[in-house]
Amino acid sequence: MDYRLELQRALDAARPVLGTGRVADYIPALGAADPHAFGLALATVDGEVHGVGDWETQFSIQSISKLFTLALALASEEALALWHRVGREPSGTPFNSLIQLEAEQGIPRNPFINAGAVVVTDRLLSLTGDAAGAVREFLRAESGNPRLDTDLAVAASEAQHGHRNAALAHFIASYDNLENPVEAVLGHYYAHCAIAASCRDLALAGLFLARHGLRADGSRLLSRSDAKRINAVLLTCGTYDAAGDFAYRVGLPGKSGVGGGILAVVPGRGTLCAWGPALDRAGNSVGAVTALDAFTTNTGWSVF
Ligand SMILES: NC(=O)CC[C@H](N)C(=O)O
Repeated sequence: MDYRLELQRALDAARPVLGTGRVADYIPALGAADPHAFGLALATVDGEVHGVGDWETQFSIQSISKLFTLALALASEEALALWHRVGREPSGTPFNSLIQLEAEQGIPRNPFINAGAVVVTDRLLSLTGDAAGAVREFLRAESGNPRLDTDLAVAASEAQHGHRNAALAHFIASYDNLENPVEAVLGHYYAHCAIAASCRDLALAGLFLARHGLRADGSRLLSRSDAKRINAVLLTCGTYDAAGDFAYRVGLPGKSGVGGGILAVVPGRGTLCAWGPALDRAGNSVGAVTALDAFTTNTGWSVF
């Protein structure tokens, strides 16, 4: 396959919809992003990396970080207990919804909605002493970009306007499903969501899931089985209440974030990361979904 040509065709497919949707502004520091920006990167398990558009521009990874917190928590031998504290079913509700938490007694539906990611961040904090630092160091190592870091202005902006996440975290704590103080857990949650990275960085950092659990240096992060399981949860829950539509259109495990990025995994082959800041109503990038849809439709690179 001519990777560059296929990436260009996917960009061309996305071009007409760029700017459609809304840039997230409930975190004010994200509101300044250019709705017409767009990048797409492909990294293969054979070591090829290609990109088109703004693929080397840094953006706020937001909920894409939830994929890495889950992987790092599961990589710990103590993490078996995690699945008692968070479920793995699609929520069918928005990523920041409070409704299910009461009905399900403080056990979030899955690790990729905010409530679930708060629980996973709490676990990772207990396991490592520095949850956001663990995510940052992992991303640096896998992407080969030592400058990758948290954007402190974005983290502060989210903390300042974080009433809903604070409500979720306190609610979870009221069911004794947090091990650490709410403020500490939220601080790490905001800090890993506010990491700035490019499509290139994220495509490289996600390759361990395409390599069935192996890191860039050849060491094993996850068992083959756990890598399969994370890909399964990404497919069913990674794009919130639009996961069904994403599976229908793109046919890949993927994780979106309100910064406009989507990281998708083609098991055994590689990863794709698309970015365009304007979002649909579920909080997924309109341009990124369109480009990934075109790429998998044109190339047949899907899990189906
Ligand atoms: N869907 C997202 O990307 C949401 C992440 C964001 N940090 C929040 O907690 O609201």
